[in-house]
Amino acid sequence: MVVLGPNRYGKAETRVVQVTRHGDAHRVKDLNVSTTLSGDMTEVHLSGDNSAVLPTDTQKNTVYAFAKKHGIGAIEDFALLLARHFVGTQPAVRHARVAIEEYTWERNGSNGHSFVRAGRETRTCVAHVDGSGERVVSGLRGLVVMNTTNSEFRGFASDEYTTLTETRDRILATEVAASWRHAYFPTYWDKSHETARWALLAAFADTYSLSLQQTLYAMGSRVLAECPEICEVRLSLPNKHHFEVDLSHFGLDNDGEIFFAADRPYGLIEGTVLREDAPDAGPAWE
Ligand SMILES: O=c1[nH]c(=O)c2[nH]c(=O)[nH]c2[nH]1
Repeated sequence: MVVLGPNRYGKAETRVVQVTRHGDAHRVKDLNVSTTLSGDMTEVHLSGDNSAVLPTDTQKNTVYAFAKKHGIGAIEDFALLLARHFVGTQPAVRHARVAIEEYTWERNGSNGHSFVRAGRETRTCVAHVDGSGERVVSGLRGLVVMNTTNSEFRGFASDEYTTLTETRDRILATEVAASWRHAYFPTYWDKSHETARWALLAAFADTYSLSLQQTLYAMGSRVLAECPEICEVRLSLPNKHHFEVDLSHFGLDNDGEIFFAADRPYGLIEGTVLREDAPDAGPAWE
């Protein structure tokens, strides 16, 4: 005897670009939207009855139609709009999850229509709408930062395999992936995102680091201090190691000037910082 377990379906990675034109002053929104629906979908799996299935093709079309009808503002607003629509209009759909990535374009030159992609930083959000309410996790990834001093790593545990030497001055570099959960929705998602991003950067710059773990906690704590609407922050920080190169073979000193930037392996430091009274997360992180 077998039974159908949890299931969901949707259209992954619908790429939508909106160009808004005010004369020659154009504005670009560039998104990657993934919609995922679940609910009363037993029959499609067991008997092939598709009557409850809103095609993934329709979900894709809805993304484009809503971009035109409602415009694309903050990605959280767009994600909630789509999720509410699917749950509100399809009787069989009990739960909608909409995940969006946003790629940022900056102006290139003095005209209003030339753009350059702004590095590899990506803004992210995931919105859930179901019978128990609405939940939003916002975030970013690809935010690459480096401190060229004010970082130590010493006093660590050791065993017969330990070769790492203690350091009182090293480069600390990472590529921040952060996501944060909201206790309540802010009035302006863009402002909230800007403040959280600023808090991450400020804490990274200001913390005299004894380990990347300690820096992670400082970064998460700063977001919670600056953003009352946020109740939980999750961080994934690869430790982008920089090794001082031994130049003594060439009769040269190396006093913290020439480094080898290794790309792998890398330490991967991950952690969550949350308020003690954070409300129940529900499906927010799924
Ligand atoms: O900040 C660090 N945390 C670690 O856990 C670790 N482990 C390591 O080898 N280097 C570092 N650096």
